[in-house]
Amino acid sequence: MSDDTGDVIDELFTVIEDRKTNLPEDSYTASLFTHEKGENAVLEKLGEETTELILAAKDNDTEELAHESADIVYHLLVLLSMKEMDVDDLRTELAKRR
Ligand SMILES: N=c1c2ncn([C@@H]3O[C@H](COP(=O)(O)OP(=O)(O)OP(=O)(O)O)[C@@H](O)[C@H]3O)c2ncn1[C@@H]1O[C@H](COP(=O)(O)O)[C@@H](O)[C@H]1O
Repeated sequence: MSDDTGDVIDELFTVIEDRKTNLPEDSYTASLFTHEKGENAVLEKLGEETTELILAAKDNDTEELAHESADIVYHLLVLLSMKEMDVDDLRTELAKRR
């Protein structure tokens, strides 16, 4: 893993938490926290991105697979933040399965 990608998930989660607190007008993340559909906005995105991920996998399109995986991880982190959870909750659950 290269140095500039090592902490990218922690950094992303910190940015998401910042957007949740400060709600800048030009932020897509903030728009998910204030969406009129509530949490359904991010849940719908996760559904859409998962379908796109499956199509990329079936096409053996690894570039698209990485793109859709990143979309899913981003929206998953937004969902965890919405539920007042932390990225460490995900780490803890994964570690329990070792
Ligand atoms: N990682 C992401 C990220 N991944 C996906 N998205 C957005 O999620 C949306 C995906 O919805 P769509 O699938 O409808 O969009 P799309 O581009 O047509 O989708 P694809 O075809 O690309 O799959 C797009 O608007 C993307 O911009 C993201 N928006 C923000 N981030 C991160 O969040 C940070 C803060 O962003 P803002 O909140 O916008 O300041 C950014 O610096 C990024 O690090």
